[in-house]
Amino acid sequence: MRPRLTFTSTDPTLGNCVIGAGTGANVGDPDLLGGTETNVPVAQNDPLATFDQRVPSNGVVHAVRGAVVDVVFAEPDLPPINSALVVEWDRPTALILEVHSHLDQKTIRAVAFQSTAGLARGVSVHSSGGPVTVPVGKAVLGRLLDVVGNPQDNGPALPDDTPRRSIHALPPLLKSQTGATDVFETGIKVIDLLTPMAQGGKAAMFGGAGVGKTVLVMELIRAMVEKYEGTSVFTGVGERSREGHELLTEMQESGVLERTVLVYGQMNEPPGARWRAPLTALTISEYFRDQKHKNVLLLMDNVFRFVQAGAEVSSLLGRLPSRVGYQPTLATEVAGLQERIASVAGSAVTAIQAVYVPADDFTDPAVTTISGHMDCVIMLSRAQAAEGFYPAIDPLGSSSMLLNPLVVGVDHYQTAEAVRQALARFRELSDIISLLGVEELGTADRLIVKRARRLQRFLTQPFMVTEDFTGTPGASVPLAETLSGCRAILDGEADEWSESSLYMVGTLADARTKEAAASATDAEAAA
Ligand SMILES: Nc1ncnc2c1ncn2[C@@H]1O[C@H](COP(=O)(O)OP(=O)(O)OP(=O)(O)O)[C@@H](O)[C@H]1O
Repeated sequence: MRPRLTFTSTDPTLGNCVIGAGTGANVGDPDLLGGTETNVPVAQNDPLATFDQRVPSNGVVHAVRGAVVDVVFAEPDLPPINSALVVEWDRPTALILEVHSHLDQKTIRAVAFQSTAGLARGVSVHSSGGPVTVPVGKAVLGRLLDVVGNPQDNGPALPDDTPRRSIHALPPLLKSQTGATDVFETGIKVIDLLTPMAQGGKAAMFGGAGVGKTVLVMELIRAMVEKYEGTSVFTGVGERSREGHELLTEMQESGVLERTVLVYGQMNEPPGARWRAPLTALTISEYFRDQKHKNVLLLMDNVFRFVQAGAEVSSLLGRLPSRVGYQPTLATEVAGLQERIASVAGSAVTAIQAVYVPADDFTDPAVTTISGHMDCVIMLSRAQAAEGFYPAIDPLGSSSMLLNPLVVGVDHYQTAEAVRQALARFRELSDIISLLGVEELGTADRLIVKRARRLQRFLTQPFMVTEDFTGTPGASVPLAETLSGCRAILDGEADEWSESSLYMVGTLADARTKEAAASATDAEAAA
């Protein structure tokens, strides 16, 4: 067995934080995992195999530049890249650094995971002898953790025997990965119809500021976490703390918190925390996938902030920026995260991610790099949000690999294609309509416009998470109802209904009731 290194901190407050000898090599090793978990081989290589063989060394802080700290060691045996260092200061909070470059024979440059305010030159630093590790296992269920796994929910400390895992690991071997083909019904009409999501797949919501990414992710959480019989891991990256607390409270109220782990690296935290929080969440997900053989639902809001934190760290580390000012390692960093989100035989990791699109520019390098990894790309459009068509999903810009007759069936595929064609033709004609008016169109085009406008409205939907401020009760619609509703509209059943009857309703039957009520009111008014 590999020798086990224990690091004793002089700081009693460090209790439950990162330090430790756990590495990717320890995966599946019951001794190093605390001896309580099943020893099941996992499909992971070990990039850090030699980590825990090294003797921890001492150093002193040489320079502090925001989140980047240079440390000088007495002996040239420097801690390896990605090692965790612990600052020995007399503060109540621990300060963990991660080694990113060796500047010379005695100096390393590291990124801080917590605020470096108050840190001065000459403060002692201790190498932990291993990478940053985070607690995993049953004890973290129902808890809100920070980037290094410290509980942030005012709850009790995690038990001492909580297993830990390195935040760095390679994705499962290609041969052990499984594809995603099982459709996951969300109850959101436009998603189920045009961009079906897969169990074990990766889906992302792309949109500029304020077009409804967070609302959509929250609705999906609500729709899926309750149905999902696995574990859910939510990561808040660089978003508002208020949103994080709202989610925590909502999960507590709906009783799903005990199956959920929340990991936050929010916008008030240093770039190191925002950059590594997704890896912490991923590590916890991998544990449930590999050791407990559970299906995992991994939710991230917002992956763009992970890229942005990487860019901040990169410039502080002194690297030259690349395209549009992003870090030169953009593609590697995104791939390092996304490739680890993988399903293996028997355990699926389903990922749903929100991605901010800076200045609504969908050609932004961060956006294009992230979208390349997705099975299902949901684009949110500002034009739709401006018209009040929520969820503001662009039906023509969004796509899913699952929308294939072999996966969803011929019926679903044909209905989706017919809806897309009607909406595409309507978009083509919209310039003519605004210049000349709809009356100038031919009979066939006028009919298409009529039905497309009704479809557009039918694909809006009241959400349960927006009930409080819209006053409309939320609706979840089964896929069969969505398909039959769209087919009926395409066949002309709603041609004579008022458009508003189809706006913000659930099923077509609800729209019919709304239409009947509106007609009755009109008749009453006329009388
Ligand atoms: N489905 C919806 N129904 C009604 N209103 C909505 C819906 N989705 C979004 N909105 C409105 O848009 C606002 C912004 O939504 P949200 O916070 O989800 O946007 P965002 O894209 O996450 O923004 P940011 O990038 O600033 O985080 C909401 O406060 C709400 O008023």
